[in-house]
Amino acid sequence: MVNVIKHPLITHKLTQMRKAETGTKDFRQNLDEIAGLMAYEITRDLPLKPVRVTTPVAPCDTYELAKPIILVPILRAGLGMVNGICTLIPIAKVAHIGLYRDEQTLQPHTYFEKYPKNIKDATVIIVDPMLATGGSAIAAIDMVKKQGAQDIRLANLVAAPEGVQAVEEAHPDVDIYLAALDDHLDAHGYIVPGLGDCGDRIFGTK
Ligand SMILES: O=P(O)(O)OC[C@H]1O[C@H](OP(=O)(O)OP(=O)(O)O)[C@H](O)[C@@H]1O
Ligand SMILES: O=c1cc[nH]c(=O)[nH]1
Ligand SMILES: [Mg+2]
Repeated sequence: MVNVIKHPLITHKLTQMRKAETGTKDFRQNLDEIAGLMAYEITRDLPLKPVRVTTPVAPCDTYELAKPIILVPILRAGLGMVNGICTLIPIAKVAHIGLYRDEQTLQPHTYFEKYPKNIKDATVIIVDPMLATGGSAIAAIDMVKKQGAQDIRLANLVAAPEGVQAVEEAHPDVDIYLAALDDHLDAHGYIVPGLGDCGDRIFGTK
């Protein structure tokens, strides 16, 4: 399932990010805010379990989250979505997957991975602002599945149709959440119109 999250605040903030003249500070802040807004939708159907608590007045039969939540940012750019989501889900644990895309071959290369213990029982949310060819997302999903993850969601800010199709073919069990589905990839594997190199714009490295 692909879910393009439509919300005027998300659209407005993404427009600021797309502008070539937007600097590091505003780019980062808008990404942080959009990630928080997306988290609301990504978690809409999380399972709950019944619990009995005692309020200052009386016992109360209510619900709390049934499963742990593990956020998995794909380094580097995925780090830009962590704070916004953790503000909404402070109990989330955070795994890290280090991947970079070779600029010539567009193939992903792994350089780091670190996971919390309970990944098998958790809802795993992989985050990366850009879904271009889909190579990085497919590799990250392969990696968390190898760790035993079963309930996996993928959250991207901007995607190309080519990347969405590749992820859907490789991992049909993974739901994809987007803020925007753009037009196509250019010859260098950049999303058009996209927003440029997200990692470099977040961290000011170009
Ligand atoms: O769908 P794909 O074709 O794999 O491309 C998308 C990947 O490329 C970018 O990362 P990059 O390799 O530039 O690393 P960075 O985040 O460290 O800048 C982006 O953040 C994704 O991880
Ligand atoms: O458009 C793109 C494609 C891959 N990575 C980016 O940061 N931007
Ligand atoms: Mg980059």
